[in-house]
Amino acid sequence: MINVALPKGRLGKKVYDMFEKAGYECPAIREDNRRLIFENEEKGIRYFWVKPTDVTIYVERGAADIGIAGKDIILEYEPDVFELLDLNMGKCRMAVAALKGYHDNPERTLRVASKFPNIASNYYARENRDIDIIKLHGSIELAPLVGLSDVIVDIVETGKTLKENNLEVIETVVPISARLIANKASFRFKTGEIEAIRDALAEDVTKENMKEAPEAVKTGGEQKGGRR
Ligand SMILES: Nc1ncnc2c1ncn2[C@@H]1O[C@H](COP(=O)(O)OP(=O)(O)OP(=O)(O)O)[C@@H](O)[C@H]1O
Ligand SMILES: O=P(O)(O)OC[C@H]1O[C@H](OP(=O)(O)OP(=O)(O)O)[C@H](O)[C@@H]1O
Repeated sequence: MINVALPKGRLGKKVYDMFEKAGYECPAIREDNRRLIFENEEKGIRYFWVKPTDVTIYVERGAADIGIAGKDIILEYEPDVFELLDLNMGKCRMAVAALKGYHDNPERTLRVASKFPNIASNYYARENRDIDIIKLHGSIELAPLVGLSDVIVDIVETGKTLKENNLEVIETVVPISARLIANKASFRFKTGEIEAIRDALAEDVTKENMKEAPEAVKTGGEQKGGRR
């Protein structure tokens, strides 16, 4: 039996769709209920619904053998897990943003609001910039609007939230997509089963890539969302 931590929220249904397409269906998961565990004994698969930020915790500690987490969560918490596959979905980017027309004063400590203090600190450490991190849990874009911070480090997908709040991207920190991760011991002891899931998912990812950019995929050229 393989235990899978699925992220609730914006990735959840799309991720389950991929597992279903790959042959690991569990019809009860589509029912309208509040259950958190779903099992298909015949397929040897059990799903848990987990808060997206907790997926890496379940997998790192072995409560789940595998899971799906955004690269943002992996970079932020740096869990000791294997990253097996880029699912090429849940795509967005981590970016620094500020009020339109904002001018930085490099002599001053920069006030940075973020849900991702580790990613933000690492980024500014590479830039040799002193910062004061203000950890928030949501509505990050509000911080520069009300003078709580100079800039934010946050996820940008369509750019709508920034635009509607008179903010703009200053720099992209890193592109983000959803990743299949595995517990290290599980991968050692259940290699065959986990690789079978990874390969079935990978087949679907390749098909989707072909639809998106056939020539690039065929030539191995500008393939989107490759593993980093
Ligand atoms: N516009 C977006 N905003 C946030 N995350 C996004 C976006 N687009 C794609 N993602 C990806 O989806 C993942 C899950 O996002 P979701 O908003 O469901 O979780 P969360 O941020 O933990 O939610 P919560 O609002 O409960 O804190 C993120 O970790 C990220 O990798
Ligand atoms: O570029 P966009 O398509 O506008 O998406 C980006 C926004 O979505 C996320 O917020 P979320 O909806 O998760 O809300 P919260 O973090 O404020 O709770 C993220 O933190 C940005 O605010």
